[in-house]
Amino acid sequence: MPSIISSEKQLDLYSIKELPESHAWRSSLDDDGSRNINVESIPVIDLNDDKFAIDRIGHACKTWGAFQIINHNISQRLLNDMETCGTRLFSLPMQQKLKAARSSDGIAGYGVARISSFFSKLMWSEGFTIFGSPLEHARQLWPHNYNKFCDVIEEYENEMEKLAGRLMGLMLGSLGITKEDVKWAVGPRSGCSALQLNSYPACPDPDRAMGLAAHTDSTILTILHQNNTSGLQVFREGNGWVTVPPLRGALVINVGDLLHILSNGLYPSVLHRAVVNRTRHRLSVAYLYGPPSGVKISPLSKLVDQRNPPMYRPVTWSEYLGTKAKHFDKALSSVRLCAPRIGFANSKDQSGVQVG
Ligand SMILES: C=C1C[C@]23C[C@@]1(O)CC[C@H]2[C@@]12CCC[C@@](C)(C(=O)O1)[C@H]2[C@@H]3C(=O)O
Ligand SMILES: O=C(O)CCC(=O)C(=O)O
Ligand SMILES: [Fe+2]
Repeated sequence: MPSIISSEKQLDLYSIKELPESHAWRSSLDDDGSRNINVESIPVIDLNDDKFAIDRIGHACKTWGAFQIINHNISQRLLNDMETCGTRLFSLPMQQKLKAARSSDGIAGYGVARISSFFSKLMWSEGFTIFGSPLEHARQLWPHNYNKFCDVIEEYENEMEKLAGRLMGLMLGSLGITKEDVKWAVGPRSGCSALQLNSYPACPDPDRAMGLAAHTDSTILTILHQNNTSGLQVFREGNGWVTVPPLRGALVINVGDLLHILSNGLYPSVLHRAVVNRTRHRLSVAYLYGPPSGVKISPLSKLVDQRNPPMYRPVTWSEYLGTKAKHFDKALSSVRLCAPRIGFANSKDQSGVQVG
C-alpha cells in the first residue's frame, strides 16, 4: 500500500510559470562560479583497451573521483530505450505517478529526492528508484502496458552489472588489487544495485533553483547516463563546480563512498549536484552499484600497513545507507577511525560546501 509521499511536497513542476519561494535556493545576485565553462572537466577514457585505460582510470579516480567512458559496449539503442522509458514515466499525470509513490520507509518508487529532508528548500526534480523487481510499480503506472518498461529495465540492469564489475576491476586494479583480494566480487551476480531515474523539468528561474543538491553516492561506483542537456556538476578543490558535458553515448562514472572506504581513502568519492535549465527538460539514469548484502566493506588489506592504518571501520551497504539516511554528509566521517589523508584533490567534507 503506497503511502502519500508528501504529495503536498511534490508539486507538478511542469506547469509552474514562476519559481515558488519553496524552491528558491539563492538570490539571483549570488554567483558560485559554477557556470564557468572554461575550466577543464573530468577525463574521457576509451575502454577499447583495458591495459591503456587502467592507468588513466586510476589517475582520474585519485584526482577527480569521476570520469567519462566511451567504447563501453553498452549499445546506443539500449541507452535510447532507457531514456524513452524515463520520458514516458515522468510525462504521466501526477495522479498516476503518485500511485507508485515511494513509501515513507521504502527505497523504491516515485518521489522527491530522498535527501530533501536535509534542506530547507525543495529541489527542482522528481525521481523514480528501482530496487529489485520494477513489476509492482510498473503495473501501478501502466496497468495494461507495463511489459515494455520492465523488459528495458531488466536488459539495462544486466548490461550495467557487467560493466560495473569490469570497471570495479579496473579501478581497483590500478591500485594493485586483484580479483583474489576481493573475494565477494567474483561470480556472475557479484554486487547489489539500484536504478535511479531523475527528471529535471525546464525551470522558469534556473539560477535560483537546484535540481539535485550536492551529495556523494553511497555506492562502490555509479554509472550515469545523461540525456543531451547539461546539468551535472562535480566539485573539485581549486576549480569549484565543474560542468560535466553530455557526450553522446558516453557514460559518467562516479567513485562512491564505499570505494573510498575500500581504497582506504586513496580515491575520494566525488561531490556532485545537478543544476537546471530554462528551456530544456533534463533526464538522467544512475546505476548505483554496491556490494552484495551482508558483505562488510572495509579498507583492503593490501592498502593497509603501519604507516597507513585503516581509516574506516567495516560496514555493510545497508548499514551505510541507514547511516547516510540519518547523517547525510557526515556519514563517511561517522564510520571513520582516523584523520583523512592530506593532499587530496577533493578532501573537503561535504558539509563545508555551500549549496544554496
Ligand atoms: C541505493 C541507494 C543510493 C541512494 C539511496 C538508495 O537507497 C536509492 C537512491 C539513491 C539516491 C539517488 C539520488 C541521490 C541520493 C543521495 C539519494 O537521495 O537517493 C542517492 C542515495 C545514495 O547514494 O546515498
Ligand atoms: O542527474 C544527475 O546528473 C545526477 C544524478 C545523481 O547524482 C544521482 O542520481 O545520484
Ligand atoms: Fe549522485
